Amino acid sequence: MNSPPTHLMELPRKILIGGGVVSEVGSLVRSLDASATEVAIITGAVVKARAGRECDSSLEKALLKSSWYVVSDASMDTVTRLQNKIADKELDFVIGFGGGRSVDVAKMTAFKIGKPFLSVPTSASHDGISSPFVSVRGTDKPHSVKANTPIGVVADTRLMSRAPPRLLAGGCGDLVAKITAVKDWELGRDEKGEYFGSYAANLAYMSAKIILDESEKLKHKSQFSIRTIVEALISAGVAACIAGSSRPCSGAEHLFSHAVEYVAGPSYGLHGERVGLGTIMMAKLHGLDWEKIAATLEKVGAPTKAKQIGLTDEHVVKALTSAQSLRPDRYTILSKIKLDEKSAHRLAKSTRVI
Ligand SMILES: NC(=O)C1=CN([C@@H]2O[C@H](COP(=O)(O)OP(=O)(O)OC[C@H]3O[C@@H](n4cnc5c(N)ncnc54)[C@H](OP(=O)(O)O)[C@@H]3O)[C@@H](O)[C@H]2O)C=CC1
Ligand SMILES: O=C(CO)COP(=O)(O)O
Ligand SMILES: [Zn+2]
Repeated sequence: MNSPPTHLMELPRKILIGGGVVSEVGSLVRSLDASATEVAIITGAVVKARAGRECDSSLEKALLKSSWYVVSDASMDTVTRLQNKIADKELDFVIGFGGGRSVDVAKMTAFKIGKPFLSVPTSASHDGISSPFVSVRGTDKPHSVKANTPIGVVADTRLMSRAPPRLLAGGCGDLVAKITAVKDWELGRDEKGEYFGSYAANLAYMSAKIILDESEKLKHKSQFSIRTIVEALISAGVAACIAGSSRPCSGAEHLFSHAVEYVAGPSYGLHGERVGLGTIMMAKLHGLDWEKIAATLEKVGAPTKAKQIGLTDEHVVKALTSAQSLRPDRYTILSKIKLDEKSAHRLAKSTRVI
């Protein structure tokens, strides 16, 4: 048997979580680097208007100079523009403050200019908040690529509780996905001899299981529910750090989501919403209890039907039949069970996704 691959595991050093912790961003930066003087903050317009002042005053209190940049898309063009703007600054940190888009753009910009990255997510919508992976448009890949792990994470559950509820439900979709993602990884091990990290796989699986076990409580969207969901997302991101790839977190259900973006466009549903739909269908292909997954998603307010996010039957069938070709090197259930239009339609129909 081959020895496992070599990779450098980088994990976040400090994770601050709780209601109102956005007012401690400055002190966390200080605690990570006592001599820091200047930071760049990459954010979105809505988040800046809602919580920019609180974050800014925490930086001022910690005697940190800050420059703010507002982004409205997650593309390599935006990353390059930012890189040019901040290249001549003496920055100690780049901070991503906002939803997945802002966090990703900041993570990629920090990676490009070789500066430490601090993740300050304001929505509990996916596991990129603590992982080294970024999904930006304009790379040659439809899936995430590796940058650097955030050196710290500041997760303000109060700010998250004020985000649109869809984002939190999307986070649950990204979490239940780990059930099929881990199954796909096992398949890669069993059928292709791929390296399988049991620890990372178990960690990712656990973050899905908590959503399945506690969906009744989670539907109330209290600060406690948000805390559970964020911890599970952070933990899934850490599983990806340990695995050295997004393998424990992303399988055929993510391929379906990437394919939806490809065939229908990026504006159909949130990442976690699309992934949740994919999980229902891939669970059926794996012979798992897909009805339980659908019931869980429904309970937490995530879509279980394609039309809820504006997708037509044709979009779904096309995405199912093209998904695996977007990442041929990632062996999944769709490599083993090849879907044609007829079987894809049957799968989507039988799981009530269409
Ligand atoms: N790195 C990775 O591994 C992964 C990355 N992604 C990427 O993440 C992005 C999707 O992230 P997602 O968070 O779902 O969506 P967005 O980042 O697009 O955020 C959606 C909206 O919610 C707003 N928002 C965020 N937080 C709050 C808040 N507290 N209060 C009010 N409004 C808020 C944002 O405002 P504003 O206008 O201020 O931004 C934005 O308008 C995609 O680009 C996707 O590709 C997805 C999965 C994994
Ligand atoms: O969304 C992700 C993990 O939840 C990243 O997955 P991909 O590597 O498939 O883009
Ligand atoms: Zn995901």
